[in-house]
Amino acid sequence: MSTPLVRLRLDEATAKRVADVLEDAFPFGEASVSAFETAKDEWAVEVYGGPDATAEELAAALREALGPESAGLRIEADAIEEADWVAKSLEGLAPVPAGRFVVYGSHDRDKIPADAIGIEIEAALAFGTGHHGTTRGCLLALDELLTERRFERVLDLGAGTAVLAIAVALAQRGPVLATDIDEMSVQIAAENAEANGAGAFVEAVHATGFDHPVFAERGPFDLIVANILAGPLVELAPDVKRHLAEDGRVVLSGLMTHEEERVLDAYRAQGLNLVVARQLEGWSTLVLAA
Ligand SMILES: C[S@@+](CC[C@H](N)C(=O)[O-])C[C@H]1O[C@@H](n2cnc3c(N)ncnc32)[C@H](O)[C@@H]1O
Repeated sequence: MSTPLVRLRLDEATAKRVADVLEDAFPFGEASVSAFETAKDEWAVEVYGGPDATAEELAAALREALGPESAGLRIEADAIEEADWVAKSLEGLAPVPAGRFVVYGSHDRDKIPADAIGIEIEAALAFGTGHHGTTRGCLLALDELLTERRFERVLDLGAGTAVLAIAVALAQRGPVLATDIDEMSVQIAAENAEANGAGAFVEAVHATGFDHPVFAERGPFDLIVANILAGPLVELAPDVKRHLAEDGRVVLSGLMTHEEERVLDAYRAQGLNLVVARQLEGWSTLVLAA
């Protein structure tokens, strides 16, 4: 399977303006748009489409959305094979610091400060290398929450590489349940936990829904972190609330900034309220409290 990607390289002001236009033009589910700095004074806007469109069709839709402005822009269309996805995002990227955590590839092992909590993640078929704004947003939120208190029962829902589960496990030296609907991610999560010395703390489980008995067995959770997408996060709101302990905290990411209100409404309806929101590269991370 492949994902169509269209990339534009721009200056900062144009990138932000173009990203706004494209976010309005491509409603959630059709594509996801992000604008970010690639190097000093160089910006990119990336648009990832769903698997049903080709990169050329996505590029044509993008030109139409931008109108005459598209004429002067360099537009690259590409299709990312699933197997290349994480490897591509790791290419040439440096270790990612986020609060006390640093996520890095093995080639940078000797560059990690002694006082940091290093999380070594290799390119694989699971999402979560730390380079994405959503993962980084979650790590920053977790860093702050774990400074305030200890969370005994922790759930990483949609664990991917288990980068977040490993971060919590290493910071607290305590258990974390890491689940994913994708079987291969679960296997990679378990391997990563082991490789990072968190194998005894991280329990990686393949669970396609909250009807899996492990949630009732390990919960209710004092902390639930879910970096998924706005649509599933909205649908999961009642389940998340049901498995959250009294005075629990929830960290949500994977939503674009313009989707914040929609997601918040779903969680407010469950009695969960916003504590803090952080925006990185067009993505939002929300911390909610019961
Ligand atoms: C964006 S990745 C996040 C990975 C990692 N937690 C991070 O922050 O980098 C989302 C992950 O959630 C999984 N996922 C998607 N929908 C899910 C659901 N309803 N329940 C559990 N996992 C889900 C995907 O398979 C994928 O591995």
